[in-house]
Amino acid sequence: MLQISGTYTDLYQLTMAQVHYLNHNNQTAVFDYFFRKLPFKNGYVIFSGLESLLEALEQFQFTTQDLDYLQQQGFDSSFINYLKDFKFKGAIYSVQEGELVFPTQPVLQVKASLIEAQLIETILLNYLNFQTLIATKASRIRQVAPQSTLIDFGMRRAQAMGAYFASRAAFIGGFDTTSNVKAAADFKIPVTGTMAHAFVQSYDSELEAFQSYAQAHPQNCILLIDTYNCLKSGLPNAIKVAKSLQQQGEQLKGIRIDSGDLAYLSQQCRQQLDAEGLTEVKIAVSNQLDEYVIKSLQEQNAPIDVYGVGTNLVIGHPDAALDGVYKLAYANQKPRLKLSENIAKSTLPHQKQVYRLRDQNQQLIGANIIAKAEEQPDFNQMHHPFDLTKTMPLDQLKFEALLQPVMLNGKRQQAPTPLVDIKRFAEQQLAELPAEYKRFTNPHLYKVGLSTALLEAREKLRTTYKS
Ligand SMILES: Nc1ncnc2c1ncn2[C@@H]1O[C@H](COP(=O)(O)OP(=O)(O)OP(=O)(O)O)[C@@H](O)[C@H]1O
Ligand SMILES: O=P(O)(O)OC[C@H]1O[C@H](OP(=O)(O)OP(=O)(O)O)[C@H](O)[C@@H]1O
Ligand SMILES: O=C(O)c1cccnc1
Repeated sequence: MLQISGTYTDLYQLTMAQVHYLNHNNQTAVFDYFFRKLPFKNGYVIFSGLESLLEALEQFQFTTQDLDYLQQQGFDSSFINYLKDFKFKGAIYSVQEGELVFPTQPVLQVKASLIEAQLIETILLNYLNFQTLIATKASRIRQVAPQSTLIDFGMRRAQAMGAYFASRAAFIGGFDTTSNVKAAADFKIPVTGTMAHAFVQSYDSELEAFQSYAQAHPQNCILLIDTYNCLKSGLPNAIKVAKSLQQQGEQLKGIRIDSGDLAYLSQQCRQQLDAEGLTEVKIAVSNQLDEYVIKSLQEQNAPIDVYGVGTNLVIGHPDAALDGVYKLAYANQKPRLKLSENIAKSTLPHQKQVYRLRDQNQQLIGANIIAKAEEQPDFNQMHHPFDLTKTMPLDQLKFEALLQPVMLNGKRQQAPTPLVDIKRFAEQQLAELPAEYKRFTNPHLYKVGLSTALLEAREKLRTTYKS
């Protein structure tokens, strides 16, 4: 496994940190992690990767090898000496992993010395953007196949090591199992698999291949039936094996189809299996699946029990990246702002809190408000973040603070949350989100607004910087 240490970063983090170090410019800073665009035209994003990040941050340090390398790159020896003892000792405020999050809202905040906060930027973005993207993709696939078993088959097509975290994120987003043994073992994800065409091809006959596999794995046998001809050869051979397993008191678990018209073939297979009394044998399919193909197969009433999804899941097709960014909001005792001609690209100054809005019956109203951290949560209106003419009255609402301390003084505040609990939390959050925000196409826009005090603070700073 790739060793995570101080050099798992972009060079500019180290060159900037050296300048701060030499100038004794290392007071408290606050950075926000947020994204601007919903991926996949989805109505929500599932925040993922927090536990992986916290674990990495607790271990984050510069090895002797790292320090030697930085010395060769010409870094100042007193700065290298500082890095020798570097540990992240700051605070992290975050929404829970598995929470549903929306553009503009800070999803996570880092409050630490300027150097510490800067040195963890790259690993933070690298961990959170990817897992959040993949969990969201997985969730879209889950939404179109609520009753089916979903297996992650993506390891071979993933961007190398990305497979490891893709499998974790896919599980959070709604997948049931993975074929990725390392991720399954490390994250306690149920592991499953079938067989490859090569296995079938390596025997002189398909039937012999099936029989050998069934003999070795009688309780866990899913036969790949499309190597030669699904309906003329694969299925009849699978039925023979299923019957001989029955005689031994065992049950063929399933068949897998990996090419051709998956709706037609699955219908034919189901009919023939049922006619043979093999109603318990499941039908699995794979082959360049994504949420669109699976939705179409569901609409064709294809009797498919299991979908194996690889490439399109783990590469986050077609978006490939979440645009999550890490922006400075406070440093050297002053709120900070990045100015842009495009107001949507201006950042939000100050340490902040994000509140989810509910009505008096605890129902979600489809909006979050961002406020300065020190504000009392009793807002009577919120402002559109970029259109200064738009406000929304907030009457009789309840405000639920979403950013909570998960790390203080470099120490996690809770024991690591088991992955299955994160997955369950995401499911609960989704169950609560009204259907219009989960719509497959053109979902309703979940509103994220600003408190009056935060809007005024941003506008004041914008005016100052502009002049
Ligand atoms: N009934 C169906 N409805 C919608 N999409 C389908 C259906 N059957 C298969 N697909 C999808 O269509 C895409 C292409 O399938 P196609 O049959 O052209 O390729 P293939 O089966 O791999 O070809 P080959 O038989 O040469 O291996 C795949 O993404 C597959 O999942
Ligand atoms: O299509 P994806 O969604 O990426 O799913 C993974 C694919 O990987 C395997 O094919 P591959 O040709 O690599 O191996 P095989 O010879 O075992 O079919 C499997 O049969 C799926 O078709
Ligand atoms: O177990 C399988 O069937 C499998 C695993 C990885 C990729 N495709 C299929």
